[in-house]
Amino acid sequence: MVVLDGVNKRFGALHVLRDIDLTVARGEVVAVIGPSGSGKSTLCRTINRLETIDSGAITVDGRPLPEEGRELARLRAEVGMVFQSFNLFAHKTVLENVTLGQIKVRRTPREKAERTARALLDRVGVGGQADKYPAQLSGGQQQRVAIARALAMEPKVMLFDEPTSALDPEMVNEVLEVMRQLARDGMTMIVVTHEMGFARSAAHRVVFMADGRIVEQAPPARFFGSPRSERAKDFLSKVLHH
Ligand SMILES: Nc1ncnc2c1ncn2[C@@H]1O[C@H](COP(=O)(O)OP(=O)(O)OP(=O)(O)O)[C@@H](O)[C@H]1O
Repeated sequence: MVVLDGVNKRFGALHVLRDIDLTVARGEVVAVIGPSGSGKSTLCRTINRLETIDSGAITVDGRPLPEEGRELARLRAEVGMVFQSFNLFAHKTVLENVTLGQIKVRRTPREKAERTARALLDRVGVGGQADKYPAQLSGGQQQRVAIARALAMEPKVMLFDEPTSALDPEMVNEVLEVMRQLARDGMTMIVVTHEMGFARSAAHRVVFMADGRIVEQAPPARFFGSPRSERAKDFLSKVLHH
């Protein structure tokens, strides 16, 4: 469903992604973890073309990434993305934030878009906030709205780039719980995260990156139980407290 084949990416002299091969199956939940600066966000951003690649190929459902224009807008709709910093439109209500893509990109009639949006806002637990503006919501609520907004486009895959890193600790779980539910519903998900508990309990596979490479990948029980590479052992000894 999502396939990266020999992907390389440089920022000037910095070789950020090195020969990345990764296949994510339909319904699979992949947690991408690793030290800061290892290329996790960049990997995520290449999949919906927020970053171009220097070599290699990326396909979603067998189709290569379009260069630009309407095709790119369609791809971005198919590949939902949730960022660290919610990125909601401040001057639009919660409901408008969720309906905007459906109306503009999908050409869905407003009434239908609003019905879908309200159902999605209910699903992520912020149904009562539809007429508020983002600034009136907590960070956790805003991030759940951002998830609903991505879901409104009926994506084939959801990318999460450190979705809880900007949240106060007490709001982390409410967002992770929405993500867990999505995973249980069978959504294909690629999740860049520092939340080892989530990677351990919700992911089907952990992809460990260091210095732009996928160093190791395995089901969470194997990865956390007996990491094979020195890099992974070192990383886990720093991030796990026991
Ligand atoms: N637009 C850019 N221009 C130049 N360098 C960049 C750009 N984006 C990222 N980098 C660099 O590429 C490297 C990988 O960054 P990336 O954000 O992908 O890492 P990461 O593993 O997600 O890190 P973190 O966990 O800290 O978010 C870093 O050294 C970063 O400074």
